[in-house]
Amino acid sequence: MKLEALLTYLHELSLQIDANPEINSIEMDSRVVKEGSLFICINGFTVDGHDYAHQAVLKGAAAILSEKPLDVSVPVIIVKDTKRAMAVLADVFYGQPTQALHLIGVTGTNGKTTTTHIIEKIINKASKKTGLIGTMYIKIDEEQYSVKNTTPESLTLHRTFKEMLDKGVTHAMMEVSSHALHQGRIHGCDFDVAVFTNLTQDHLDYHETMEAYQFAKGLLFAQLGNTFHHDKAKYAVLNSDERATEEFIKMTSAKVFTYGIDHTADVMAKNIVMTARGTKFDLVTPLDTKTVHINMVGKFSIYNILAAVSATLVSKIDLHTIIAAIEEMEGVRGRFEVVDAGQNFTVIVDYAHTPDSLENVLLTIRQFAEGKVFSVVGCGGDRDKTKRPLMAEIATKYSNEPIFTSDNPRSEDPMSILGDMEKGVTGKYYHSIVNREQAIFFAVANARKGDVVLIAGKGHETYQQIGNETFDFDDREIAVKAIRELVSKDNIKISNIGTEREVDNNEIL
Ligand SMILES: CC(=O)N[C@H]1[C@@H](OP(=O)(O)OP(=O)(O)OC[C@H]2O[C@@H](n3ccc(=O)[nH]c3=O)[C@H](O)[C@@H]2O)O[C@H](CO)[C@@H](O)[C@@H]1O[C@H](C)C(=O)N[C@@H](C)C(=O)N[C@H](CCC(=O)O)C(=O)O
Ligand SMILES: Nc1ncnc2c1ncn2[C@@H]1O[C@H](COP(=O)(O)OP(=O)(O)OP(=O)(O)O)[C@@H](O)[C@H]1O
Ligand SMILES: N[C@H](CCC[C@H](N)C(=O)O)C(=O)O
Ligand SMILES: [Mg+2]
Repeated sequence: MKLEALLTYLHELSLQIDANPEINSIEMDSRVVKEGSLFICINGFTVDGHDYAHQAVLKGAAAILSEKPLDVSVPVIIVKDTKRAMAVLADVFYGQPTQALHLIGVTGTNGKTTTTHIIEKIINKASKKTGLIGTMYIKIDEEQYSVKNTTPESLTLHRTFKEMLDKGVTHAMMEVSSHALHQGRIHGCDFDVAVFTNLTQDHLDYHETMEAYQFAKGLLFAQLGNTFHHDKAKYAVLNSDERATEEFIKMTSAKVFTYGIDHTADVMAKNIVMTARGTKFDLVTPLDTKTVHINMVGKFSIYNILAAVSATLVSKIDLHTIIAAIEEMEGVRGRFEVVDAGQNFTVIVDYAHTPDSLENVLLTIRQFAEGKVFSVVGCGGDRDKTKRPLMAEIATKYSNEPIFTSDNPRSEDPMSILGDMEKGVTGKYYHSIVNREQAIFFAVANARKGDVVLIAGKGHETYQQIGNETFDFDDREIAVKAIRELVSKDNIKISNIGTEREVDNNEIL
């Protein structure tokens, strides 16, 4: 595409270029610039992309999009906000792919990954090809690609949507993080359905207040557009049991469709009964009421199911197919995943890394635990510090043997993260073992028949980030190793160490 043609879509009143090169690709990272690329300079949180313009030209950039004049040998197009312009250019360069896709966005503090996977399962059951973007990967039909962010920036998004279309995908579902909403990463995404799961504390390091966090989430509904598509309605799928829903209804002009358990909604779960293999409930929908059996436990799982049922119902998938899919659904990797290596107690790996999710998971476990509940819990470094004492408090409140440990410490001192957690539990009984593998071994070694060991926080993750290094680490593998090595020996006993810290500062993580 010629530069001049591309730029017409920016609708700038005064844009001047003195050359009109062919643009073969658009890039925001100088390291991947190729011959004929348009390089977009983004002033980021860490570095300023404008400083890499020279490097981009050396690698063959045909033009630069910048927020200031640059002394380079290729045309420089100056705009007020390169990030906003990037979304426009990416959308047009890749042929406005989201207009051709049925796009479902899911936002909320917890449940996005799970809900998008349930939606994927339902839509696949309806024999349609899907694409999924989220925390675990980008998945196009059966192919998976690794990701850095839950919601990538606009350039990657539109490139991915184009690839989906090229591969025959008709329906795409994506997690939409509050960071992405706040940073405009989803500008230009033409969503058909926007889903809200819930809003509880997280990410206050970034948003600072819950009001600002809620506002960011609300942008998804505000950005559903302010026109009525007569042949294709836009839907805001909202949780009627959440307070923020009232605000989001005001923020959107789209059709509102609700789901809930406690408050009246379009889709509801009634007569909920936990069974040996999951949960049974009456699924009430505007079309029919059916008793369903799902393989997942916990009220939070029912919310995710209801959200997915609602999103697919308004996407015109028939109820029969929806029910068949949710009854087959086995759960999502690293979410309430049971690790079975032949031991006589239950081990669960779960991605709970917020106070609310930890509380939900522990409350669910307590419904079926016959013996003690062990919880191995840590908090990520370089993330919301205010959730640390809260998560520690929840772990001590709902488990018999809370074991505080490291999650991904990142650039922070693991001991100081533990210290932040411990501030929430002064005088209470807990263990602190800074090395995560040792913490898991400790829990497994001390669990007995009928007990439940929850290993929380890292779910599907197969790594641990300590400082600048990333080590292989998979809670599920470590749990299996611990079970195999320790369970039969029965030789380690818990000493009641009260509030003493069972940590060794010299330990190598
Ligand atoms: C705080 C934040 O959101 N940061 C995001 C931001 O990074 P940044 O602003 O620091 O980027 P930067 O490193 O300063 O680079 C600026 C520009 O220079 C360019 N550059 C840089 C180096 C170079 O050699 N050449 C070059 O051209 C970069 O490509 C970029 O265009 O833009 C990057 C590219 O889009 C993101 O990957 C990055 O997410 C980081 C990794 C991150 O940790 N983000 C978290 C907070 C986040 O967004 N999380 C949510 C999920 C939360 C949840 O669901 O719980 C998410 O959606 O992932
Ligand atoms: N609807 C829900 N309400 C509360 N907690 C939930 C809900 N669904 C899942 N959880 C808990 O939150 C954890 C994370 O779930 P999931 O990965 O689906 O959320 P997410 O919103 O994608 O998280 P992230 O923002 O990190 O990507 C689960 O392991 C579970 O403990
Ligand atoms: N999307 C979340 C994931 C947290 C996962 C947890 N294991 C951690 O590292 O804190 C975040 O980036 O805050
Ligand atoms: Mg997720």
